[in-house]
Amino acid sequence: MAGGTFARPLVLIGPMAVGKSAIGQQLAQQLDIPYVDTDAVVVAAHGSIADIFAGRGEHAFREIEARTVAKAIEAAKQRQTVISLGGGAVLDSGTQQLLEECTVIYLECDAATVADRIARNTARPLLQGDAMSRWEALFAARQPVYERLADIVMDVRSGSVAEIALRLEERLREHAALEKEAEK
Ligand SMILES: Nc1ncnc2c1ncn2[C@@H]1O[C@H](COP(=O)(O)OP(=O)(O)OP(=O)(O)O)[C@@H](O)[C@H]1O
Ligand SMILES: O=C(O)C1=C[C@@H](O)[C@@H](O)[C@H](O)C1
Ligand SMILES: [Mg+2]
Repeated sequence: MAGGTFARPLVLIGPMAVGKSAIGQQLAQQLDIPYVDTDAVVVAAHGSIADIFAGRGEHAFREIEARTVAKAIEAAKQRQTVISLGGGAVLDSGTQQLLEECTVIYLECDAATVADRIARNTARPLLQGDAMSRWEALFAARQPVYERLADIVMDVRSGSVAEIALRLEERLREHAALEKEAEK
């Protein structure tokens, strides 16, 4: 049923640590459709993100990331899939174009939502040093892009992963119903 209701690839975007991977995985499980985390695909093929940044630089990482995202979206057009992107993947103009064919879900939060999570995970190469002020600077720069690309904006400032995923499924059903109505 899920595949028929939400035919396009379901793509989660948003800043680092907002919950794209955790919520995406949960949503896919609920809908009983495949799940792909593009960061995990990059790591499986090329090693850790920290090592890619250190050894080959951010530019090389972005190229690998864009190719990975393109493949994931292409495959998801054949079989509906939930795809969680890395926080900066949306900066690529080719990726932005491909997202036009997807249902894009922007997970929206504030600094307080992610502060503890950022403090716990120190592996993110773009958050070395004062992690929270770096996160805030990246978020300020990217927020307009997230908002522009979003079909659905999901406030994730409260609730567990499981609660948010259920709310998101509900929003997807409403979104699909509105789209169907607009097609008539
Ligand atoms: N609503 C939530 N409540 C509690 N913990 C959460 C929630 N959402 C995510 N988390 C936890 O926060 C951490 C970061 O989440 P996750 O890895 O899903 O973020 P992300 O958006 O995929 O980040 P990145 O851009 O770095 O891939 C994980 O440990 C996850 O379990
Ligand atoms: O926000 C970003 O630019 C990043 C987020 C992570 O998901 C990884 O893709 C990587 O650490 C870069
Ligand atoms: Mg993730």
